[in-house]
Amino acid sequence: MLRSSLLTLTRIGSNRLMSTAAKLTTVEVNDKTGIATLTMCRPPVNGLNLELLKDLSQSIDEIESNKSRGLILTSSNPTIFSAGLDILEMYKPDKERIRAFWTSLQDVWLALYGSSVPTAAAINGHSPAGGCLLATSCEYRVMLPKFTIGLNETQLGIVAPKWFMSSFLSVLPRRIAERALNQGRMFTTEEALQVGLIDEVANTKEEAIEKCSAFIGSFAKVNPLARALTKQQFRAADLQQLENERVQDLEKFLFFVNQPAVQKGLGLYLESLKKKAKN
Ligand SMILES: CCCCC/C=C\C/C=C\C=C\CC(=O)SCCNC(=O)CCNC(=O)[C@H](O)C(C)(C)COP(=O)(O)OP(=O)(O)OC[C@H]1O[C@@H](n2cnc3c(N)ncnc32)[C@H](O)[C@@H]1OP(=O)(O)O
Repeated sequence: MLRSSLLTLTRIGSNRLMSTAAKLTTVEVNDKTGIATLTMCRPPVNGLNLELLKDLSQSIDEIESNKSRGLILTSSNPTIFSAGLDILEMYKPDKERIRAFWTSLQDVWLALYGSSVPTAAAINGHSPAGGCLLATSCEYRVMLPKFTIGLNETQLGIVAPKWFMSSFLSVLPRRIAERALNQGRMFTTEEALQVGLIDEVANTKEEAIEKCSAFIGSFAKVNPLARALTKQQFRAADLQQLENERVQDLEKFLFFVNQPAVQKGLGLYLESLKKKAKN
């Protein structure tokens, strides 16, 4: 398979490390537990661009087909889980590339939210917008203190699509989810724990991974097929909705993102991020 030819396989202690040629993600399988840790490593902020999304898709497929016992998603950056979608993909976009970009984001969501293996996110840094989408697509979340997480799209003048809302709603009560989305609210770790957006707090990345592993280990005595089919039944309606509306969803996104007012807003937001970075 093409994917195999892109992979290098290294052994670190009892762990197998698979990394893509471009190294935007690595997959490390713990030989003792059989759990795969999928790490995003795209400096400076794990912005989800086309290449990172394609890598994520390939890595998730790899983990599914290797029959790993579970998947833990994390980041190699010590303060940022993911800054969400790379705004440069949406600002003054290239026509073909932006189509591939959104389609890849749909692929990642379908693969992660619909994954047959147990999934958990070790959120070791800030996790706005698309970062929060990835985290809420997993079944369990452990976050480090003093970071933020949330769907802040309305703060940027953009609208979170229905399937972003589905992930959010699979974690939060409807009333809290609706208000947070309308406000574009970012939750601190402590607030996220209080509302149930995350499940646990850990003091270090290692501890977060241990807690994620313990969650995945809690299924050890459950029949894997029964567990996977039960999870998929819970998520089937959300997944089917995007499968049915993929093309319309892409066209809606393209129409929306190409509006002059949206482009202006994205330009100003990028400028403000760059100014902040200089100060
Ligand atoms: C009904 C119809 C519906 C149809 C659907 C329509 C539209 C939906 C469309 C889009 C949905 C989008 C979801 C998203 O994910 S949008 C992205 C949202 N992300 C953010 O708002 C995060 C912004 N970033 C930050 O808050 C901080 O950078 C962060 C807290 C992550 C890190 O802070 P830190 O201080 O460590 O680092 P910075 O100095 O701020 O940044 C370093 C460097 O990185 C650049 N950068 C940061 N975030 C992004 C990004 N998301 N995209 C691109 N670039 C980013 C930043 O500009 C700095 O660059 P430089 O100055 O060093 O060049």
